[in-house]
This record gives sequence, C-alpha cells and structure tokens, in this order.
Amino acid sequence: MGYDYALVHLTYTIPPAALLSIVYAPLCTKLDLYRILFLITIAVLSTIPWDSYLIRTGIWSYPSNVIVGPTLFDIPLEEVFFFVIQTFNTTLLYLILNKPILHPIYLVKEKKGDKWLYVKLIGQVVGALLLKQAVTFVRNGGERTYLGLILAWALPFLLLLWSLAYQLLVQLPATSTVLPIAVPTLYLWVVDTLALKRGTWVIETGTKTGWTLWPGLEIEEAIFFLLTNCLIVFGLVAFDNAIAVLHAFPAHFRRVSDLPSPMLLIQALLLPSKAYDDDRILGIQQSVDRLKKKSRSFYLASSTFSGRLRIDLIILYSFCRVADDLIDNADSTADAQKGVQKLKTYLDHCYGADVQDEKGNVITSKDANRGSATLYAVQNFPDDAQLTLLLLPTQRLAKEPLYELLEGFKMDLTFTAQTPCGPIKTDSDLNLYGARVAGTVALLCIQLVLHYHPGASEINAKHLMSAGHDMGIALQYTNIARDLTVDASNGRCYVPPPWLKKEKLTPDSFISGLKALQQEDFFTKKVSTIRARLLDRAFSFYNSSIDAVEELPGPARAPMRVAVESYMQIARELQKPGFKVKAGRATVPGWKRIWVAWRSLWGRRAKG
Ligand SMILES: CC(C)=CCC/C(C)=C/CC/C(C)=C/CC/C(C)=C/[C@@H]1[C@@H](COP(=O)(O)OP(=O)(O)O)[C@]1(C)CC/C=C(\C)CC/C=C(\C)CCC=C(C)C
Repeated sequence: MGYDYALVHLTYTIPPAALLSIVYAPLCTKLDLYRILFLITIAVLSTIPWDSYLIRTGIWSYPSNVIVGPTLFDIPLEEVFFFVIQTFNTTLLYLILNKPILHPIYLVKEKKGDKWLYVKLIGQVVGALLLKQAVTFVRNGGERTYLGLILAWALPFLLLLWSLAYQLLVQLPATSTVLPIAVPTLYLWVVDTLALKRGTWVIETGTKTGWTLWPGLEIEEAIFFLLTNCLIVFGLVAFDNAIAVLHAFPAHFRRVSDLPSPMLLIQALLLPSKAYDDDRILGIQQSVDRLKKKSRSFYLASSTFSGRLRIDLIILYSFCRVADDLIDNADSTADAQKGVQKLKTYLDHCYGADVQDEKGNVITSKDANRGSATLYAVQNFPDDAQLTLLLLPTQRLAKEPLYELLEGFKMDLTFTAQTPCGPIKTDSDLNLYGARVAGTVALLCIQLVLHYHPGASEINAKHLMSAGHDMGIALQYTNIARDLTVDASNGRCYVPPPWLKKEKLTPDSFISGLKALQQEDFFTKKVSTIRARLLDRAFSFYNSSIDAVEELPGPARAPMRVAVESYMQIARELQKPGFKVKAGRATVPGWKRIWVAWRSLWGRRAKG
C-alpha cells in the first residue's frame, strides 16, 4: 500500500478542478450539470473494460507500493478517479471557453454537391484507415500492441462523433475546440512524464514501441492523452450540436425541456441537415454580429442567458438596433419619419391590425397573416434588416411596448437646429422619453423571460414589469450621461433646459461648448454638474428597482443582474473623476466588464 498515485491527484488533478469549478460555478446551469454527469458516465463506462483488459494482460501495471489498494475490475480506484477528474477538468475548460459561443449560428443547411459531403467523408475515410491499421497492430502483437489497443479503442467513438457533429467540429472557432484539447493534453503529458519517471505507473516492455515524444514521455502515453481529450471534446461538441438543433428550429422541435432526454438528443443529431431552416440560421447569425459589434455590455450579458430565451433576446436586441439605426442613419427627417411609419406598418401586419395607407384607407384586413408581413418586410427594408424583422418573436411579445418604442423614436425626430432639446422641456418629458425608448425594452425582455419561465403570479408579473420599466429608464439616463458629447455633435441635447439654465447655459451654448471640446474650467465644471445630476437620476431609478431582479424566475435572475450591472458600470465609471473616454464615450475596460459580470453572477453589486 502507498499513496503515490493519490498524491498525483492531490498535486496535479484536484487543484485545477477546484480552480475551474470556482471560475465556472456562477455560470453553471442545470443543463451543464446534466452534460457533465452524462460525459463522466460515458467516459467511465467506456474506459473500464478497456483499462481492465490492459491491466489483466500486463500491458501496464501499478506497483502495489504506490496505490492505496481497492480496485474495480482490477483497476485501482485512483485510476477510476482519473477518468472522472480528467473528464471533469476538460469539460469545465470547454464550457468556459464556449460560454460566449451561440452554437446554432455554426449549423449549416447542406445542399446537393456542396463541400460538406466531402468533408464528412474525408474524416470518415481517414478514421477508418487508421482503425484498420490499429487492428493490424493488435493482431500482429509485439511492440505495437499497446499503440494498436489505444487506437482501436478510441477511433470507433471518434468516428461516430465525427459523423454526427462534423459541422460544428469544423466550424467552431479553434478556441472552442482545439484549445480545450491542447491545454489539458499538454498538461497531462507533463504530469505523465513525472509519474512514469517516479514509477507511479509502469508500461511494460515488449508491447510498447519504445518511442518517446520527449525524454520520459512514451509516444503511446502522449497519444492516449491526446485521444482521450479529443473524445471528451468531440462528445461535448456533439452534445452542443444536438442542443443547438433543438433550440434553433422550433418548427421541428416545438417544445424542448430544460433537460432533453438522450433519445431527443439523438433525434436532433439525426435530423438531416437539409431540413435545417437556413433563413433562421442566417437571421440569428446577423443578430449576433450586430449585438457583438454594437453593444459590448449586452453581448457579454447575452452569453449568460441560455436556450431559446437567449436567441429571442438577441433577436430583440437586433430589432431595436435596426429600428434605431434606420432612424438615426436616415438622410433626412422625412426619410426617418418614413422609416418609423414602415416599422409601424410592419408591426400592423404582424399583429393583424388593420393596415392603412397614408390616406387612411384600409389596405389589409385584420386577418392579415404572417405571409403579408413577410412580403412587406422584403419589399420595404434593407436586405440586412429583413431577417431580423421576420424573426422578431411577435407571438411572444405584446404589441403595446413595440408601438410605444416607435413613439420614443418619433420623439428623436423632433430635435432640430431650432429646437436642439426637441421634446424635452421638463424632467417629466425626459422620464417619458426614457420610458418610451428603454422602459419598453425592459418590458419586452421581461415578457420573454416570463414566457420561457412561466409560473409568476399576476401580481408578481405586474411588479416585475413596473420595476423593469424603471430599470430601463435608469439605463437610459446612463446612456444620456455617457453620450452628452456624441449627442451634441449631432445637434441634440437631452438635458432639460431648466437644468441648463441653473448652470447659466442655453441649449446652444451647451451644444457648441461640447462640440468644440471646450476645456475651460468653468465649462467642464458645469458639464460635470449636469452629468452628475443625470447619474443621480439614473441611480435613483436603479435603486428603486434593483431588488425586483431577485424576484425574477431563477434561471433568468443572475443573467438579468449581469445585463443591468454591466450597463450601470458605465454610470459608475462616469462618476469617477478622470474617467476614460473613447470616441467621445466613457468606456469600461474589458477586464472590468468581465469582473463585474462575474461578481453579478454571484449576486454581488459593484461598488462605487
Ligand atoms: C442580454 C440581451 C441580449 C439583452 C437585450 C437587451 C435589449 C433588447 C436591448 C435593446 C437595446 C436597443 C438598441 C434599444 C433601442 C433604444 C435604445 C438606444 C435604448 C438604449 C439602450 C442603449 O444601448 P446602447 O448603448 O447599445 O445604444 P446606443 O449605442 O446608445 O445607441 C438603452 C439604454 C436601453 C436598454 C434598456 C434595457 C436593455 C432594459 C433593461 C432592463 C431590464 C432588462 C429589466 C430588468 C428587470 C428588472 C425586474 C429590474
């Protein structure tokens, strides 16, 4: 009896497991626990017969003075634990690296004669040839037996997983696949070198090639660790492939439970790729691109949501952004007004309201269906906006907040050179504006949350809506405080004139001072006072509504906290003297965003 093998775990495998667990714990969902258990079960069950055979046939052995004693089918318990901990560590690293990834955007609808048939086939042929070689090594016996046994055991599983998930295996970024294979493999090569040198496990001569990758690391061991990590990552990619299909295509899988059965996962993997809805994939891809490009805060927050809720929120963001840009980037106010009218007409089609022309004549009756909405979108919106409009989940969203959002955009159209404060004359006008452009967005987000996680009482739902609405206003105040200079350069001032008057400024002098980047002490002090007042309003709305986040359905609570806190971090940065400005905007450094998000997941609010 000895403790050498146990010490290998205590020194090398348990510490990274602890570290990875701490990092991933706040991100871990029920589905993650399910897949960790699923993978570990398969890893243990598939390795035991093979490992037991190797020990019984004397290909490798464990001196009795290095193991504690108990065995399972002749395998020391420390070794069984190795299968568990290696699968656990590689899985957690994979999960961390894949958290920002939305897997459905990597699915491809295959067409006759495209490259995919060949890609799949090449992988299968290479795998089959290697397998044939492995069988020959085992049959011939001698020095290549152990190498043959490793390959003959791993390749059938790899071939199967490749055949099921080759699209994602090829398409996912290397950081999602190559990295979680390479890092643990390299690490285990080092650990193995040390263990072989110390004699913790021994590979018998006669059945090994004797080749080494570096002094002390047998080539068979190197290949073994590489292949086992490939098996784990291929298994995880296949799991994600199945989940991606289930979540991306409601037309094929109407309802999907939080923990889909193994049967359903297999059904999803076996859905022929020619049955995929490529418009839906492209629409989701465009929405993700838009979110990634336009909002670092919401992009980060989106990765903490999961399943169909995550997809719907991203599409909702994309819709809001498309609508906002259609108006902000219009060549003239008249064009922008036309843009708002088109969006309204599109919503009329979606919600089956009477659609009227400019003269008020009804042109489509109430029973207007999705078909007319599609036709309208295709004929009236730029190519890159159409799919976002078509994918907007109107069946899960009430129409009122969407129409109200358009009213908010209309308010933006009343800012002119003559009226640089537009419709904002008093504090309540600014509150109304915030309610329309951001309170509405919060209502829409909460509706989606309550759709996917039902069960809230009517009173609770109303309370959540009202608090969410205020939180939206808090974010909008932050947005205005951040963008004072950017808005001024567009000739807009969202600050109520009485606030300016108090600082002995007029809308014109405020805008021209900001535009000219005036640095005089008296002016910058006035701007700071006005900004501080906007931020006070932001925090007052924030403080009155933040507790309601804890009343949201469990799975949405932490992600919503991340969304709100990442954005409010901008406000916290703005409150610091000497905050950093990039392109006229205060920014939060990348590391701090991640830190704030991680703390928020644990339920902590950022300070200061
Ligand atoms: C996680 C995820 C993907 C969430 C999606 C959130 C979403 C749909 C955001 C839409 C944003 C948008 C483009 C709206 C158009 C109108 C607008 C410009 C509103 C301002 C957003 C600023 O975004 P950004 O800084 O990127 O825009 P500009 O560069 O300035 O153009 C707003 C500040 C509004 C954002 C408001 C919300 C997301 C609502 C927040 C409140 C909740 C989520 C509810 C919290 C729940 C409780 C119970 C308190």
